[in-house]
Amino acid sequence: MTDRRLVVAAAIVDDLDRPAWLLAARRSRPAALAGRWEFPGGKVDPGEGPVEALHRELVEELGVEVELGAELVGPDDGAWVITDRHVMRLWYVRVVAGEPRPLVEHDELRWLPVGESPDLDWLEGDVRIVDALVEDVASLAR
Ligand SMILES: Nc1nc2c([nH]c(=O)n2[C@H]2C[C@H](O)[C@@H](COP(=O)(O)OP(=O)(O)OP(=O)(O)O)O2)c(=O)[nH]1
Repeated sequence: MTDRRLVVAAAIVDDLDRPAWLLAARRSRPAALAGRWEFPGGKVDPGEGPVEALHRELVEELGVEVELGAELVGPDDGAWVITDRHVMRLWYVRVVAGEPRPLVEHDELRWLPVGESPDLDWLEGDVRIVDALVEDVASLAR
């Protein structure tokens, strides 16, 4: 766990209090991951804070500025192990400036109704996170 590289990512939603829509992104590279869906984000650089890295990645990848909401805390020391080399932290975010576009790393973006477990080909490590997110959103609505 400790030697895994930290990845930060965003569950981009239409509304932080009552999310109805979630933005999923389809990877275009590397070849091994191309065509699979994920939460936009990326690796935290040395010397960079996780939240700072998340803002940087969302500007680079989608051209948007965001407001952060709650973190979706995971079971692996508060984070989510996603591969044998990466552990991810994920925050709900809302776009406050710009229109999300697949600028680099993605070739398609899709808004999904977050109430239904979205039937997309997610990266393997994301599947349980998507399930947890659907459950979390359902609990917010109760
Ligand atoms: N961004 C992101 N990466 C994920 C998710 N799920 C998952 O397994 N990963 C994996 C894919 C990659 O192996 C790794 C993140 O790498 P990345 O390629 O997004 O990082 P980066 O933007 O900093 O890219 P680079 O500068 O290293 O090329 O984590 C996810 O939901 N979002």
